[in-house]
Amino acid sequence: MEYKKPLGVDIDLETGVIPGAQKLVRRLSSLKGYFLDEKAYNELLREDPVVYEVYAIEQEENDGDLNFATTVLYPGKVGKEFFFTKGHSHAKADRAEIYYGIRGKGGMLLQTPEGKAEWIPMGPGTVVYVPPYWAHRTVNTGNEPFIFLAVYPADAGHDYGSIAEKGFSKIVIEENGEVKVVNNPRWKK
Ligand SMILES: O=C(CO)[C@@H](O)[C@H](O)[C@H](O)COP(=O)(O)O
Ligand SMILES: [Fe+2]
Repeated sequence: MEYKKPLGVDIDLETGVIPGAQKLVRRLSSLKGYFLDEKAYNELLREDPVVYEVYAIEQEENDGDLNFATTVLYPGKVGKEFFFTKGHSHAKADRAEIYYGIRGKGGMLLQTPEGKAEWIPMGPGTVVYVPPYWAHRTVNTGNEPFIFLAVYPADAGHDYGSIAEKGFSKIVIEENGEVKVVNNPRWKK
């Protein structure tokens, strides 16, 4: 039997960087069609800000193995809507996941395939259990980077299709200086 070598890495808790990880950058232009306010989206597109970065250490897609990644989700809004990650379910939909809050303020929107949504607020130290089958998206509701760690099965994969097309049944907005989780007016089942 050939054994893999164990690994220990120190996450930079200020920046979210994992040394040696693969870096992925998502700018606003890669989130076309995701935000409600198209006018605000197009205006901000001139700057095309980085919305989030992911630092991932991933294994081959083997049953039983684990991947982990930090996400650095920057503060910002498109119209009233706070910056968020694309959101996905897992390609193997029954694969669960654990998130752990490191820095900043935000939360997770989760949704069943039938469109029942839940909001879980997150800060440093919050653990979120993402059960099998729930699509998930994180949202930065603060004014500094929202950074968290995710641990997920190596064979989970990502399925962006349904969320890209339909979004979540709830959206997270700022109204009168308050964070509100409200029904998505564009949501159809
Ligand atoms: O849930 C996972 C992995 O299963 C996270 O590592 C996200 O992949 C990351 O937060 C970016 O979000 P997405 O663009 O993938 O939705
Ligand atoms: Fe995931």
